[in-house]
Amino acid sequence: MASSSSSSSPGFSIHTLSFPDAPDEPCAVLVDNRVVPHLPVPRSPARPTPLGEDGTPCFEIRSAGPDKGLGMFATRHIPIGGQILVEHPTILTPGKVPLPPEARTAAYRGLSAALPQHRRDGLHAMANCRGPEECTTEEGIAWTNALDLDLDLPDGIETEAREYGGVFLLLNRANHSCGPNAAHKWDLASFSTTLYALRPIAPGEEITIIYTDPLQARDKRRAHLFSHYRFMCQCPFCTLPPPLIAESDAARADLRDWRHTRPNFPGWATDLCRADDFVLHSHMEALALIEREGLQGMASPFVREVCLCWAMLGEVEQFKEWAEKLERLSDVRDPLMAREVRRWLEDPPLRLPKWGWRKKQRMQTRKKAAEETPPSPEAYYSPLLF
Ligand SMILES: C[S@@+](CC[C@H](N)C(=O)[O-])C[C@H]1O[C@@H](n2cnc3c(N)ncnc32)[C@H](O)[C@@H]1O
Repeated sequence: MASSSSSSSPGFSIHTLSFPDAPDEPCAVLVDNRVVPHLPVPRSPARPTPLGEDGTPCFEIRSAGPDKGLGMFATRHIPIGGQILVEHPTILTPGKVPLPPEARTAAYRGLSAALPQHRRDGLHAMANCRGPEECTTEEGIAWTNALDLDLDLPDGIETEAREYGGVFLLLNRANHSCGPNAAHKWDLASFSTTLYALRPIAPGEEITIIYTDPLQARDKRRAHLFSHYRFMCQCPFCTLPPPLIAESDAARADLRDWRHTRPNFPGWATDLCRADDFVLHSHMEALALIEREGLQGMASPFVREVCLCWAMLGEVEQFKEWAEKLERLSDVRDPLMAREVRRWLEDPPLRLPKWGWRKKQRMQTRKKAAEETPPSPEAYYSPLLF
């Protein structure tokens, strides 16, 4: 990636980054000068967006209805964990630009001016939920679209200079749902974000992501979305009949605290007094709620522990079924986990150190009990009371 400084405002400067895998698609960066020496250099090219047999991606951008503007729609079946799109950002802006209005306007104008014409046109066609009385077009576009990107800045850099957001010409066409069917994962090494499916997506279905904390109650989610993005969420979870909204709010609150209030795997794993399905039962309940609320993005830790439960119980078939699910869920989000799961699957009893531990312990306890001489029936009752 080449980095060149093109102009600057006090305390901030503008750089353009170009990528070896997409030399015509540079990214313009507005950056706090304290961060300039730490601007990352990608170590690897981005993975290409997967194409189908006909050479087209698995999505299209088209109208999502009168109140939603454009949206992203599946053009063919996308499996769980399937990659939808891999993209570099067009602009990168700080979370806060504490400059006086004129300098701020100049900084944002300079940012779009640093792009080649076709990228600038693309940027200016993005949604902007802010009016001209509030900010420049470029800043409004950043507010409406920017996704948090972690630049892995060193600890010494102050908090207000650490937060950056990127605008993506395609990915940012994905609208919001409180039960999204897709999520995105930033990769600093290639300076790209991958959009992937959280559950199977049918052809024609809208591809949605989450813009707010999905575990908040519906009114709080809606208030946040309205104040930040200026729309009243009409997703299927926000438009349930009132009694079902109360149920959905309760389920989400339950899920938020689940791991602190319900049976936990590490405790169960060493405690033979607990039933063998103590954690399995509770995690299945959580996964059913996750499914009902469309929150598959938070399933992985539960699925991982379900796998480990089956491993400790030495149940090969159930273990494999859940490990395959975990592999699909982790493929983009946590490639190290996906690799580990693939290793588990090669030979579960050999690869998982605690394989069948609970089963063995139970068998030993039973064997020991059987070896002990049973007490005589008289020990249990006395035929005569006096
Ligand atoms: C990041 S953009 C999403 C793409 C946008 N629809 C477009 O035409 O480019 C965010 C804006 O899209 C609209 N939007 C996103 N999700 C929505 C939803 N669930 N309901 C209504 N409008 C939505 C809002 O206007 C929001 O400010």
